[in-house]
Amino acid sequence: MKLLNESKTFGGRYLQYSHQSSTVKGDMRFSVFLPEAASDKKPVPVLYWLSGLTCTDENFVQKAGAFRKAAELGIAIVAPDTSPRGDSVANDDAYDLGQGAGFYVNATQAPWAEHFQMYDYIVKELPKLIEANFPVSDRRSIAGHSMGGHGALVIGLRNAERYCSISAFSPITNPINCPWGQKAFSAYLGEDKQTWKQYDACELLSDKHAVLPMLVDQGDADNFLKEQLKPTNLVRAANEHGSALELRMQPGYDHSYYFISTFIDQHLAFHHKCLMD
Ligand SMILES: N[C@@H](CCC(=O)N[C@@H](CS)C(=O)NCC(=O)O)C(=O)O
Repeated sequence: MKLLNESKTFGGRYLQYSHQSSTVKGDMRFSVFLPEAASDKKPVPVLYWLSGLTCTDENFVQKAGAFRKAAELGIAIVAPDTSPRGDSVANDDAYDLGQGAGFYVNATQAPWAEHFQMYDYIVKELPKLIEANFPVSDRRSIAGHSMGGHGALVIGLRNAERYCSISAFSPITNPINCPWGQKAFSAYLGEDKQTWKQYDACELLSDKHAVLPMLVDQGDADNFLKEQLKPTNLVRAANEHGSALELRMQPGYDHSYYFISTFIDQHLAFHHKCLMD
């Protein structure tokens, strides 16, 4: 691991690293917040944050204003990049495909399959690296925004034994039924739609009876709400099986980090409760 940046903040530390990932076969960046309380004798629980389209590991750490509350609660935060990057990594001119738009899936189609293995990177490689190198415990929760909200829901639902709770802001809840998801899944997974379902939160929820506590915040002034995000589909799927989903429609809020920063403390408190149970 190579340390790229380090700053003291709220008594703890902000750190940014790059490392050679065997899963995506290339360099990956991630940001970490470690509260002052974290030590080898007293490892702290971790919240993984997955960002949305066009983001790097830096959008959340610079814009969400999460560190004051995380410091107070004694929670570490890990924010990975949203895809592999570099000249030798496949890309597309559009903002919603390729670099910055990994969709947290394991691609099976050329030219994406070689590097775009973000599902395995987030579920397997990154937590192992974090737990081996930082004073954190194996109590994990997962959260994200938009494409990253989709990632958090899918990864949490498919790996309930590995996480304590899931939360999302403005998640793409039903990617197999929206333009962003259909475009990305066609490219990364191919045209057999059966293979898409393992990466669709609504499909996964319909399939499961007992899942983790889930908190979702959605602004009703979000431009992407009706065409791309479809939170009512998630509520319907959760209700079918009595899953523990709380969806909060937030009047007047849009899709931006102004919305996220307004409610991030509440998400941290929600995760803290589950992480400490
Ligand atoms: N603004 C973009 C859409 C991408 C977008 O809104 N990205 C969200 C995640 S889906 C984001 O967090 N952007 C970065 C930021 O606000 O810092 C466009 O329509 O071209």
